Amino acid sequence: MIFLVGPSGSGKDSLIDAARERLAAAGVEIARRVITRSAEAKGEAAHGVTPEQFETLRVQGAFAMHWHANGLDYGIPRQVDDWLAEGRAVLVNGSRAYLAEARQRYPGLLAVLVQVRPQVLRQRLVARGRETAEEVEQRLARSARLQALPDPSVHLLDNSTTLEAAVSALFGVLRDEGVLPQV
Ligand SMILES: Nc1ncnc2c1ncn2[C@@H]1O[C@H](COP(=O)(O)OP(=O)(O)O)[C@@H](O)[C@H]1O
Ligand SMILES: O=P(O)(O)OC[C@H]1O[C@H](OP(=O)(O)OP(=O)(O)O)[C@H](O)[C@@H]1O
Repeated sequence: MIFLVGPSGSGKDSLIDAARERLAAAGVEIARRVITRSAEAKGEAAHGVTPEQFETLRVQGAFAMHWHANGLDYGIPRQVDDWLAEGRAVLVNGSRAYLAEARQRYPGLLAVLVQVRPQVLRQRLVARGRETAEEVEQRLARSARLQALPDPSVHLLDNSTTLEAAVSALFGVLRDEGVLPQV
């Protein structure tokens, strides 16, 4: 279980997209999140549902993990447990606030924290144009709050420069941690 976390706007979705083909070629599965956000929301390879649909799925046991953040519900489909049972590596676009709980559920979890310099983060959230100015400020405030929780078991991955550099760094972590073979 590779749990990719980081502030909203740090580039988790972009990184996953940029690495998608190489991850697939390496046999790493990518979980498709279920989010109570409209399906047409920009830049989101996720399944958009209404809060009512989300609750129905949750009660049905459709999620291996789920959390609430930024006024939204996020669910990770139960399918990830089938992949793990088959011995496959699974990459999840996760949550910093949910990390401790995720680690309890998946003791071998590999946590990777995507970081960008604060001024870059603000620029990217504004440029992404998905949230209102107020929502951007709320996300920056949440990031500052969660930043105060250092965890030495988390691998830091800088995405302040190019996505290519961040993809290389991600594969470096996966090789160092034995998820992928050393080349
Ligand atoms: N290395 C990068 N260089 C330039 N822009 C980036 C980079 N990584 C992400 N972005 C842009 O920053 C914004 C936020 O990225 P996104 O992947 O949506 O972040 P997250 O999924 O962590 O919220 C997007 O508009 C994306 O295109
Ligand atoms: O506890 P946190 O680390 O703050 O994370 C809370 C949620 O916020 C992020 O999603 P967001 O709605 O921002 O989607 P995004 O990944 O597309 O930005 C992240 O992917 C988590 O699902």
